[in-house]
Amino acid sequence: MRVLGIEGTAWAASAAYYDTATDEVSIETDAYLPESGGIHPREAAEHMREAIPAVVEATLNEADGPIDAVAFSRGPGLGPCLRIAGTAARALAGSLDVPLVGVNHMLAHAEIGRHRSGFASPVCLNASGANAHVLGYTNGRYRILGETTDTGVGNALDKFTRHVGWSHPGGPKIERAAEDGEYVDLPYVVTGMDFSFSGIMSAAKAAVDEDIPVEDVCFSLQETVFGMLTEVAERALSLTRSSELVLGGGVGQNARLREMLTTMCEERGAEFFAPEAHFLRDNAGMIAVLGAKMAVAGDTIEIADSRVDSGFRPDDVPVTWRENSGGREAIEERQNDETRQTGSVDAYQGAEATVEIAGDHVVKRRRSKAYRHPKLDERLRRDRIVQEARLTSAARREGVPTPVVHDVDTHEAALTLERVGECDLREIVEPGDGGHDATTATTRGEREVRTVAGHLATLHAAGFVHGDPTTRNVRVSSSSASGGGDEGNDDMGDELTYLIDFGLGYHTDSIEDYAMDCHVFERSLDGTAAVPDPLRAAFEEGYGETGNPDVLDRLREIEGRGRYQ
Ligand SMILES: C[C@@H](O)[C@H](NC(=O)OP(=O)(O)OC[C@H]1O[C@@H](n2cnc3c(N)ncnc32)[C@H](O)[C@@H]1O)C(=O)O
Ligand SMILES: Nc1ncnc2c1ncn2[C@@H]1O[C@H](COP(=O)(O)OP(=O)(O)OP(=O)(O)O)[C@@H](O)[C@H]1O
Ligand SMILES: [Fe+2]
Repeated sequence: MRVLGIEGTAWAASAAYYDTATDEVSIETDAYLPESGGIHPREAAEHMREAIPAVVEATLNEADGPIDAVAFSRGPGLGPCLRIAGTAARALAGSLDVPLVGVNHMLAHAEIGRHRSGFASPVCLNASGANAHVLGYTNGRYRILGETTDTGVGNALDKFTRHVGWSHPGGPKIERAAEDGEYVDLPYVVTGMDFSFSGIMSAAKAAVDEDIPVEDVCFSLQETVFGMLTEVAERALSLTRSSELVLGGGVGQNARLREMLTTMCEERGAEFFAPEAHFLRDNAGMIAVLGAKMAVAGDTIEIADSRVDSGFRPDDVPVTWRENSGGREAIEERQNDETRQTGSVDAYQGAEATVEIAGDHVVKRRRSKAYRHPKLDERLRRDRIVQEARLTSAARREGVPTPVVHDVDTHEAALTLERVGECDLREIVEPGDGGHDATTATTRGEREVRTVAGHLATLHAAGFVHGDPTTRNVRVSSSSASGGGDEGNDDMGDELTYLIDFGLGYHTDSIEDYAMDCHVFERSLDGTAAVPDPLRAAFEEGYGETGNPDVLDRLREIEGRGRYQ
């Protein structure tokens, strides 16, 4: 299969030729560089109009055989650019009389890493200009495990450099300036698996305005922003129990980001792969490679259905080119033993902490992370241990079952807690490898999830959020887990469903924050449950019973929100 790929979402007017027989990719790119400021959509579209014909022609000249399909980026991206590249792709497919393939640009960023690494089912961190998210694959779809709640990571960096008067793109300039910088504190914002950049960027701009040396701010921006991305990538590895990570997107060209991800993966015994720079930044090679996989699977589109979609989300794509569960099953197989032991082993390694179980106590130590700057590391570990102790107790006072806090050691970043529950909720809801089928898992899960919803509603009514409510951070007693659904026994069920791990919680009176808390939990269901839909429904039903209806309305709004411009 020989595929011609066309990329034109924003700055890169690019064409590529890919032959599955040789696995060779040749790419021709003509970059748009704004004369001043950031990317102007109209100028970028004008660039596409001028540059696409030439890069396509150069690529066709390179091709040493007939083309079997034309693939193009359908979105996300800038509408005016997408339309021009889309028109070119349709015209070419028509004139060559070959099928057309519409590729999701963000899945192309993710799949090129999987393709080049040979990993079966990696977690993917996409760090690009207009986007920042972590993807995992389950049940025929890529799921967004965590993402930015405001701008893309590259755009955030570019806005900062514009403020200090540097030309576009800003990322490489920050990287250079950071070489001479020293650490200063900036806001660090990770909630659950999501993160945001606007607060950091305002603080960074204010810092240079207050005459803090710009290289110190650049250094600290990298430490903070990439530290957040690395933390979320690690959480995703832990949540999905994957031991493979790939990187995608233009910001992936940054050596410090790759260094952090390498260190994080080394520490947890995972494998990390970053494609070559020409496959990280926008390029048509990744479009041609994914386009070929889709074409082989028969996933082509009619010209009439090939409209571009500037808000095209990666989780909107039914994945046709991967075996439905191959990769994930392989991973589960490998890690089955570890899973089965979770309730009984005496030491447990979470994403952040080591949990040692000693009789009816557990000692939780937030480990130092070698990928993080030592000052940032110390600050995060201390703040989180204090916050975890406070909110674990506060939740208990509100009647939500949590472990009793026996001791707090801020120097060691250690907590001694009561040991609670017999397994994590994820073991109840995940695909049936523990002797239960998907239906049983769903029924048991629904009851637990409804209880969790009630607990979150209670926390929110008391004015705080959990911050990281995942199926890993709910402990369930086996008597509750295996009960026959005795509706008359609700109180007992409540007592046996505990929330743990409050380190990312905080006080807030914002409906948005409460809804995000719910969103984080629902997404963790999507990422871990065998059959997520009935569990989501049970969650919303449960929250509706005692919670504020405005939070559920906001939750639906969040779910419908496309975050790409
Ligand atoms: C939708 C699509 O148009 C968009 N593509 C995109 O943003 O281009 P990409 O090539 O993936 O990333 C460009 C970004 O990557 C940043 N960048 C490039 N080199 C960098 C470096 N060494 N360090 C940090 N950032 C860097 C640039 O500053 C710019 O913000 C996307 O994937 O979000
Ligand atoms: N009080 C407790 N009683 C029983 N088990 C516990 C307790 N606290 C933690 N655990 C077990 O240890 C695991 C990790 O704990 P915790 O979530 O607090 O750490 P973490 O490093 O933040 O993990 P993650 O990031 O994966 O959520 C839990 O999923 C649970 O299985
Ligand atoms: Fe991109």
